[in-house]
Amino acid sequence: MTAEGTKRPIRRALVSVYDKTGLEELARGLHAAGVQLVSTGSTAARIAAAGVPVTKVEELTGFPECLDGRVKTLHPRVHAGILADQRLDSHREQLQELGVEPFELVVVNLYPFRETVASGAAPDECVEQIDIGGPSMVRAAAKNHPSVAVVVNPERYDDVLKAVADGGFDLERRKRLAAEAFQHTAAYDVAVANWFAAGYAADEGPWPDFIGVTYARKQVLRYGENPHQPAALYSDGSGKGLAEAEQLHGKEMSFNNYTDTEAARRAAYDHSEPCVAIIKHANPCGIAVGADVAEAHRKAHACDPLSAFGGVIAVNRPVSVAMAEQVAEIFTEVIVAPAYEDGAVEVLARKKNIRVLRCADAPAPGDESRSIEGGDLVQAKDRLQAEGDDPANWTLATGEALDADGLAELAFAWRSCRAVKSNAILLAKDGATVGVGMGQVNRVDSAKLAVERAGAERAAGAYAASDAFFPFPDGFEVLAEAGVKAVVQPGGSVRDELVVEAAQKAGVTMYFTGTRHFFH
Ligand SMILES: NC(=O)c1ncn([C@@H]2O[C@H](COP(=O)(O)O)[C@@H](O)[C@H]2O)c1NC=O
Repeated sequence: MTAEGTKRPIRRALVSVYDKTGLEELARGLHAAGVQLVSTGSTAARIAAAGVPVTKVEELTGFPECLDGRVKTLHPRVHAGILADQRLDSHREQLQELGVEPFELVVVNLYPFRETVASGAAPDECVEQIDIGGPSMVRAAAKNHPSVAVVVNPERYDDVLKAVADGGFDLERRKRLAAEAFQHTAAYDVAVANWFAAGYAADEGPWPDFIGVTYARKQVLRYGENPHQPAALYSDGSGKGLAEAEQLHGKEMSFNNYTDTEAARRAAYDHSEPCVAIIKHANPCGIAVGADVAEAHRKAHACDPLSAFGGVIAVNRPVSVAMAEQVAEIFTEVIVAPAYEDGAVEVLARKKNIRVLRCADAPAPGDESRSIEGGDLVQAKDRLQAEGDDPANWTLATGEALDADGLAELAFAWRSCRAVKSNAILLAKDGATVGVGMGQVNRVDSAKLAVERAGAERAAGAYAASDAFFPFPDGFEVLAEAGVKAVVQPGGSVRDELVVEAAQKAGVTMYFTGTRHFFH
């Protein structure tokens, strides 16, 4: 047998769990297999109540559990029994001299620190839920995996019982259990450290001096952005967001599907009315609002049907059967929505490959980060909630003030423009984008692209938005020549005067928001 295959029979187990799920069955199974059980306070009480013989840890240590449970297992008789390397004669001899018996199995799960914080409990209560003895035992057992198997997850209890009946876990399995155990304590400590740094013991300044993140692999993807790039999806364990979306139909999600779906959800949820956003390569080729999602989809698709081929669609409302019928006619990579009305998934599923995702929650507020080599950039999410995002706070820079309907059109253009990669110029009409100029390295080219995509007829009388100010009049002039009715832009350029003068000359209404929405 190879070293990896060496099994360690389990004769004695230490069990100390906060989450008592499956405990009785585990205890009975271990006892039936001849394993002696040692356990702490209420864990021991539950085991005894199940009719299984158990030694209380205080009988082992000769020291009472004390200080409201702060000290139970923190004792050399416990830790020597976990940490002795059974491969070494010297360790086995020392245990004999000390009269300490080794453990071959340690089953522990920890106090619910995260859940206590999430419940809004007072700081003292949260501090009390920082487990000390549990992580010590888990880390000790995980370190000593050549001799000890450590289990931190009740879902593993069935494996434990099988292993016990089968002569114990082999080394490879004990290593995997140890890896899982260190992940468990690492995530636990990160939660504690974040709570201290971000609030309870925050230093001065708007950002914490420490941000810990832990992710668990959710899925190995076929490949990354390109086929030669291996890739995987990790989730943060919150159970929320796109990473945890439920796939109802279709092929496996790809790396690019995820990034486009993220962009599509970001765009669709920028509007409070029923909204559909169609994304290709992280940019919108159509965003529209409507009386219902089917109407919004028709309008969004009409923006640029050529580009919408193979697009990713996000909806901010449940998908109706009517909308599903429309989508089923068009080659679509992904559709994501908070829900699907009865029959809608079946209609979509007529296309074998379309990926149908349900993601109940809207994109969460809060912070976002982007990794750079050697670090991470962190910022508050751009959420269209600045003062300048409300048309009531806009400044009329020149031209005739728009009536309520016109202002609503311009506000739609402004909100939609945020979803376009900079430099962004967006033309809209009737609550739908009609021409999008995205990702250009100067604003003139973005304006040209938006006008060209709209075509002369749709550009005339359209409402235009620019994600940042016009540094010169030239970009604006492209829009004016196409006959746009009104333009909204942040303003703030040193040459604002020249831009406003050009708008005045062209008879185009111009509003300043005072707020910028770069998106890179
Ligand atoms: N302090 C200690 O010595 C100690 N030893 C084990 N624990 C924890 O006590 C819990 C089990 O306690 P009980 O069996 O009383 O329900 C487990 O979550 C375990 O991680 C401890 N508690 C906290 O630190």
